[in-house]
This record gives sequence, structure tokens and C-alpha cells, in this order.
Amino acid sequence: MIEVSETSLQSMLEKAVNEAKINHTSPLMSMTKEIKKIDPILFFEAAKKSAMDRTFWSSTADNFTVVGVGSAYDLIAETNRIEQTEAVWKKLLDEAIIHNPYETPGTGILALGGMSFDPTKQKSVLWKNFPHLAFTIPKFMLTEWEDACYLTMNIQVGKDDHPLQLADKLKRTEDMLLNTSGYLPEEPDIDKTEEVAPTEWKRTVKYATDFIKEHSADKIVLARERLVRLTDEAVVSTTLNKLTDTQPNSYVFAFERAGDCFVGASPERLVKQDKNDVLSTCLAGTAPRGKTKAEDARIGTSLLHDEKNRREHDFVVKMIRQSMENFCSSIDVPEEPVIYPLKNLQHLYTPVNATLKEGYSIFDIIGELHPTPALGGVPRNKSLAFIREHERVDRGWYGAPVGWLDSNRNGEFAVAIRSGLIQGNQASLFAGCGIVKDSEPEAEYEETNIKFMPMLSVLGG
Ligand SMILES: C=C(O[C@H]1C=CC=C(C(=O)O)[C@@H]1O)C(=O)O
Ligand SMILES: [Mg+2]
Repeated sequence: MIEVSETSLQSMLEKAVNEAKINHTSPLMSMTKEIKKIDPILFFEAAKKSAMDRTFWSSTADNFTVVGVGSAYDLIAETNRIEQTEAVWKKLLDEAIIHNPYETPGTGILALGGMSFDPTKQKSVLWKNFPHLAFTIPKFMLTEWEDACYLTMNIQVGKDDHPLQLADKLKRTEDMLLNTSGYLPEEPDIDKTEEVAPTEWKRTVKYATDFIKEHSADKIVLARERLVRLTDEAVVSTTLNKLTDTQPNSYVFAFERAGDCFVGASPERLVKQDKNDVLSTCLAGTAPRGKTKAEDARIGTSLLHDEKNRREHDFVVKMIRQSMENFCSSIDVPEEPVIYPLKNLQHLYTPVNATLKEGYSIFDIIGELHPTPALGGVPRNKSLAFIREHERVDRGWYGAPVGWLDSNRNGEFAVAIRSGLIQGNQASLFAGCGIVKDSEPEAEYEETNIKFMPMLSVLGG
């Protein structure tokens, strides 16, 4: 990696073209500058004009948002996905020419993306535009962190490229993107929604509880799908605006690929890396919110003491602690969970803090943790085999890690729940439940209904 301090866009591009000639490579050139404050969602909307795919990531608890436009480089993998991606990522960073005078996480060269829940599963037509793993290093990227905004431009440069022409073209697109309008378009209404095979799903839940008892499994997470038809094309910027407004303590994300868009507001952190500090989270066990403060507190207290929900939760804690031991030292896990309140429901929550050991990366942690028993089950192999055989939905990227990492050993990944795939005027929403031996099909069905709410309530108002 070549870090350049004082420079202009054109001189950076000249440097990159030179490097390409000398080393017979195609290096990434990355340049970051601080810009005047701009609304990330208006920037996302302005990028629609560019006809490039867009990426959105926001941690609503941290005032941190990244919007990516276009792709300077796409890391795509269908098999061996995590190892392969880490190798390509390292090589890209080795060759890159970077000008980023800021320490701000999420600036400079960033890869944003996700992967499918199950890479061994044959993809259905629904997820045709989503490879088993895809990370994008955006061409243009807006980062909002606390009270400042940064614009990063990334471009892959070849030996025959013309620095002045490239600089002009980048500058024109930058002007277009920063020229945001003051409002978001109106979004369509919901025309109709349709539950996919609810009776069969409840039957599968019953079957899973029987299986758990007979085959000494402990937990199996089962998901289902709900289809939404809108009166017109969905407006993703407006959907994101509503999600960031209504879903506190969540990661709001959107990954557009060839026009399809995977969108969600997930409360479930898989891992956050800040150099050597890592934080994972166990989030499983669910109850609704109360209508009054008193009712809410009562529901929360009974969730904390509910045997079935504690069982769902404790499997996750045990597994995450064990997995972190492979890569981390100083693992700190509180004895008891606390309540994690969201708009429509509340969860049991246990944070896991640790220190990353020398030589390991966020890729190692993701590879080991996914799928946690909050989305797969216990034991992992038995539960995945059950899901593969009996679950009727193609989860695609639902339930899998989505997030970002940068070149300074920062990154954050969530588990993509409370999410849906938007395709034109249609959306497929997904929700699942941790099934344990004493799960009741009807109660689990109701739990998934609440889990559809965050997405359902922002689509079409
Ligand atoms: C699988 C989902 O939630 C998981 C995360 C938190 C609580 C869960 C539960 O209580 O069942 C699930 O394990 C989903 O929202 O689709
Ligand atoms: Mg549950």
C-alpha cells in the first residue's frame, strides 16, 4: 500500500498509472476528502440518476452512515468464499495508492457487501442477481461520522488510462452526486401482501420440535417469507429514510445489484472490529413491546425469566463464546442477558467483548461465527441439514453476514434479519424463529409476524 500525503486527484491518477506500467498491475487509487455536510439519504437518492448500483449502511446507534455508488472493484465468490475474498482483499490493499489523511472509520478503501446464508444451496431465480458472496468497493462513497462528512473516490487504474480524462470524468460524476435535491420521492402504497405457505410452516415447526426431541438436537431456526406487492416501483431512499427514523439500535442497510435491492434494519450485530478490539453480540429470545410503560416492563421481566427464551438465547451465548476463543483473548461475557428494546419487539441481549489475537482478521471471525444459533441452530450441522431439507424459502442473503471493512482494520457486520428483497414493485420479506423443544407453532408464527413489522410498516406507509 502506498500512502500519499499532499496531492491532487490528477497527480494521484498519474501516480497510479505509473505504478500500473512499472508493476504490470491494475492498482486501486483511493482519495478521501472532507466535504460540507450532506444528507446521506439524499445523496443515495441523487445517485439514482447515475444508474449505478448503490449501497447503504447505517448504524443508527452510532450516527455512522456510509453510502456507496457504483463499483471500483467487485469481490465476488461462489465457493470457498471467505478465504478467497480475504486473499483478493489483501492483494488489492497491497497494491493500492491511497490518500486518506483522516482516521475516521469507514473512509478510504472500503468493501461493503454480504453473502448468502448457505453457500451450498442452489440459488433460486429470486436471488439471481446476488452471488453467494459479493463485496463492492464503491467508486464514490459518502461517509458520515458524528458531525462530519467525507467523500472517497476509488478507481481501478490500468497502464493505458489517461489521468486527465479520468479526473475530469470523476469530477463530473462527483458534482452530479453532490447536487442533491431537497426532498425524497413519494413512495407507493401496498397493493396486497401474501403469506407464503403459513400452514405448512407451522407444520414444519411441529416437525422440528419432534426432530429435536428424537435426534438430540437443541435448536433449529426456521424462516418464512411474505410477499408484498406495491402499487408502483418501490422507492428505496424513502424506505431507508423511514427505517433510520423508526428503528433505533439497528443497522439499516441496502445492497443494490442489477436493480434488485436487499434492504433491512437488523438489530443483530455479528461482529464489530476496531483494530484489536472486537465485539460480538448474542441476540435471541423475543417478546412484543407493551402498550404502556408498565406493561412493557412486565413483558421484559417475564422475557428475562422465561425458560424457553432463555434456552434459545443461551445456545447463542455458548457458541459465540466458544468460537471467539479460537481467535481472541480476554473474552468478556456477562453472566446474564439484558433486554434490548426495539420499536416493535424486545430481545434478550448479551454482548461479547474480546481482543483479537495477532494474525487473525474479521474474515476469520465471520467464517467461524456464521451461522450462529440465532439463525442456524445447535448442533450446527444437524440444524443446517434440517433447514436444507424442510425449509421452503430460499433465504438468499437473509440471515447471513452483511457489513463493511476498511483498510485500517475497522469493520462491522450484522446478521441480515428484519429484511427483504425488493424487485421493482414487489418485495419478498423474511422472518425466522428459534425453535427449541418446547416451541409452540402458533406462538412462533405470531413471533414471525412481529418480525415482519419493521419492513412491512415502512414499505408503502
Ligand atoms: C431469525 C430472526 O431472529 C433471530 C434473532 C433474534 C431473535 C430470534 C428469536 O427469538 O427467535 C431469532 O433467533 C428473524 O428476525 O428473522
Ligand atoms: Mg424466538
